[in-house]
Amino acid sequence: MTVQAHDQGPGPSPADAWNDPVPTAVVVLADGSVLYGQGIGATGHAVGEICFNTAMTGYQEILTDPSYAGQIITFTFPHVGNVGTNEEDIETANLAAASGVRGCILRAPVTGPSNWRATHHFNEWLKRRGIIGLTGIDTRALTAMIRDRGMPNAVIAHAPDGVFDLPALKAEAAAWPGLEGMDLVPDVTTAQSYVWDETPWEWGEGYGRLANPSLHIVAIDYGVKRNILRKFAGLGCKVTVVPATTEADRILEMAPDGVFLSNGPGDPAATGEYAVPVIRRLIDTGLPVFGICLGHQMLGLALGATTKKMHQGHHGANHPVKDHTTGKVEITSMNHGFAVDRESLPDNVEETHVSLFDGSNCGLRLKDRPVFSVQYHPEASPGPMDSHYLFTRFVDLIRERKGATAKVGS
Ligand SMILES: NC(=O)CC[C@H](N)C(=O)O
Repeated sequence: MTVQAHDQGPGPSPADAWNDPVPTAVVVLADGSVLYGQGIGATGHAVGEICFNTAMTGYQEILTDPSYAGQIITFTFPHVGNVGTNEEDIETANLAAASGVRGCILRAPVTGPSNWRATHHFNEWLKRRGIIGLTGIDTRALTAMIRDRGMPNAVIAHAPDGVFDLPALKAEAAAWPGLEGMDLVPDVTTAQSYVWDETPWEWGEGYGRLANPSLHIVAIDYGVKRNILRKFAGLGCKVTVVPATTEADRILEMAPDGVFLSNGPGDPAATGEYAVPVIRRLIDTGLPVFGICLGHQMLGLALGATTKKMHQGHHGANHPVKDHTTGKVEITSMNHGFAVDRESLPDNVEETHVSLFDGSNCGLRLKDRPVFSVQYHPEASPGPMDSHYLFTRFVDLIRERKGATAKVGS
């Protein structure tokens, strides 16, 4: 489909959507309250936890981040969808998986795509990915409510004829058990191992291919994002992506130089049941290990810490994090609703990063091993201080260890 700048595309025109008296979509909270809006994207209904995301750009990346499985996102930025969508900015690595996010809640009606990279209207794209959305919601009020009371469970429903069975939707929202205790990794992890060799996007070039890898990393896929894998490939690493339940022996047979624990959805404690024993085994071998987000939380669990559910979580692209090792503050991208409890870190684990927003743990390091992790998305962090050094730090640890092993062997 070709689209023109300012083409309204399918769906209500902005003027109609603001004034249309007939709601075609609703959000029904677990407490029974109902928000009415105009439906976009897929029709039907879906249940999940509502969180707010404060990023001003990157809605396509956010809506394809598998870590949002089980969640409905309300964007605090009012204009979402206006630069359309393209085939390049998808973060989901496992395209066979169902879309992670359950729905999106927006302030303003979506205008036609105005961007040279756009290939599809946002409305069409949401439909194709099975994501239900609604516009015309007072997202400031909803966000203020979440800040006061925490992230609510809810049902989002879209029916073009405007007919809703509200009692049934209320009952479904109230009956949903919530994310605590929920392992959603099986929904998004890859079914089979594969090799990743695509490198980061560059002006005029697009994505590249890694020609001569010098290192081999195994990435355990709990819901991995493409740009994380591209970062490794860009640093000369061949990446073998393996399913979340892969045994440690199987990983060691692949002779990796290091192991990466990916981001992913759900409650880390639930996923940790099968992931933690594998991670412990890998650490015992002395291999360098690096974790991001869910990977960070599960590394924390493997090292003896505990995780807990947060009140409103961190979802956005402007979260200040202090790195104790450099003394610098980074502006980071984040998406998490659980956190490693900093009070629970054992003595042999050092806290390396802390959130300057609420003092929660954002990074750790095992003191006597090449093992570390962060709670944010270094590959997506904007701001004056570049977080990409964490990838380099991991690769440097691998090279150091390889050098040491080579010396011992020579
Ligand atoms: N981005 C992530 O990997 C999220 C981790 C975890 N599902 C959480 O919500 O805290």
